[in-house]
Amino acid sequence: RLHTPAAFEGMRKAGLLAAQVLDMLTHHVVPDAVTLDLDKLAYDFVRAAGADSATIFYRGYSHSLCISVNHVVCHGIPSARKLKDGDIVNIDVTVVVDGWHGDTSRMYLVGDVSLKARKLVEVTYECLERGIEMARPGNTLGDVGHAIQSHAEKHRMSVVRDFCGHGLGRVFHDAPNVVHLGKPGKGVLLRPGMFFTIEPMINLGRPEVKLLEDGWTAVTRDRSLSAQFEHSIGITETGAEIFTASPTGLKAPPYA
Ligand SMILES: CCc1ccsc1-c1ccc(O)c(O)c1
Ligand SMILES: [Mn+2]
Ligand SMILES: [Mn+2]
Ligand SMILES: [Mn+2]
Repeated sequence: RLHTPAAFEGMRKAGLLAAQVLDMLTHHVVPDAVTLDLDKLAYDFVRAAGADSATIFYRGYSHSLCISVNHVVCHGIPSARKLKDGDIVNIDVTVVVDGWHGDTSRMYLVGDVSLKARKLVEVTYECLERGIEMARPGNTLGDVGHAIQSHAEKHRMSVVRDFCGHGLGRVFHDAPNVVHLGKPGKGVLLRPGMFFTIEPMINLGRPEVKLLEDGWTAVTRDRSLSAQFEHSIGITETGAEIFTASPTGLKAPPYA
């Protein structure tokens, strides 16, 4: 589907609120923070804005956030678990504003994080940046995937294959599937009006993932650290608009 200028306006509002949730959480992601408390902070913030969380009641999920710590790749469930010094944490939020979806995630560093973990977080953000740079009319999703994969593998890190980015708009998930690997010139041709997320998951070790008993939590099979960043973007005549950019300029940690 190719969206209209009015659709861009709707996605800007949804993307802004999603980014504001992650901004708001920044100073709460500290040692001894309880992930269920972070989820409540997000829920209350979204409700106060008169908006909804796309993830509540989505396929039986019942939280506003996914909170994925260390070797958790994605879909970590908020719990009574406390964050601890040295943790790296992905917080993923999807809000619905007047029917439009804003889906974004960022990494947060808890206390003092190891150099290797900080390098993973930095490379993962750069993978998202390079993927977005390739997202322009006339390029393909293979160009986007290739940019992500080559950057990660240049740093001897690996790209998770089991989860992808996705089209979105008035629905949470739509075509196209955005695989974070690819070959230049291959795959779906990008055209103005396309809306999708790019959400690369990068591992320090092997790419393989396994699901925990809870049926949601995905972890690295080799228990290596994993990081993820996600933006919702719209393809414009000249490139891409990032709907979920932080209004206060926060990009990758350490956040000032
Ligand atoms: C918890 C939300 C959820 C449930 C099944 S897949 C999924 C999910 C989580 C984060 C996302 O960015 C996404 O696109 C989907
Ligand atoms: Mn997300
Ligand atoms: Mn997503
Ligand atoms: Mn992780």
